[in-house]
Amino acid sequence: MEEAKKAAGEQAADLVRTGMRVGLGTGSTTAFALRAIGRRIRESSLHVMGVPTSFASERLARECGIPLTTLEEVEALDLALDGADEVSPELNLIKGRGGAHTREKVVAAQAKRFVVLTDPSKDVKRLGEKRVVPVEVLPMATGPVLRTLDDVCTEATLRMGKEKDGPVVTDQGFWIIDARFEGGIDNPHAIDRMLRDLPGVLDHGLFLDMATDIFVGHPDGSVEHRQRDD
Ligand SMILES: O=C(CO)[C@H](O)[C@H](O)COP(=O)(O)O
Repeated sequence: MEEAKKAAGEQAADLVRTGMRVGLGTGSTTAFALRAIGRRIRESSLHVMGVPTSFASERLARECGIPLTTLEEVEALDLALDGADEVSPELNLIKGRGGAHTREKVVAAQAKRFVVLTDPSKDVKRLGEKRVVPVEVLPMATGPVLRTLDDVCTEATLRMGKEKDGPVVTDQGFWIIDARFEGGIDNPHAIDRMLRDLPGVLDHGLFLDMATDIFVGHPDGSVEHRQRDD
């Protein structure tokens, strides 16, 4: 899928124009867009400011030479570019494989256009069909949140580090519970509301009614552009 990711990332980078303030997403697909923006800054005097969505995208943006700003300094973003783990036919998403979904949601919510870069492996009929919904939680609230999730999803597990003992710690110092919904989620809006109302939950990986555009890269290098109707 590398060619597909590259095609989606590079085509989405072409949306960036001089003067724009751009949300810089996290993940391997968005990395192609960040590198392409960096090349245009070096080679064709593109002037942009980026707002990163994670320590990872901040580091990559610096490496690519993209000047950075914050949501304190700019009122709105012209564009946010980001990846996704699942995309439904309604253009709703699951994000957060990389644990960056909370900042990603804050940044996307400030953007006039939220452009999501994917490949065909991310398409699902129902959200939750293939991937878990990450729920970012205050460490001391992990027990109660796990017990509540046990009643509403198939399986809820605390995400553990790979080359680190203990739980994955997010950029905010929180932990992540991965909620699996076998067969997909019947009513994503109800799950969204329920998760947002749980004490100790910072945010979760369901991105509903947010994406304005999806760029789906294909392995032959072509890119399919889907747009929200309303
Ligand atoms: O939500 C994310 C990180 O929290 C990523 O955008 C999502 O996981 C897609 O990543 P990739 O492009 O590497 O498949």
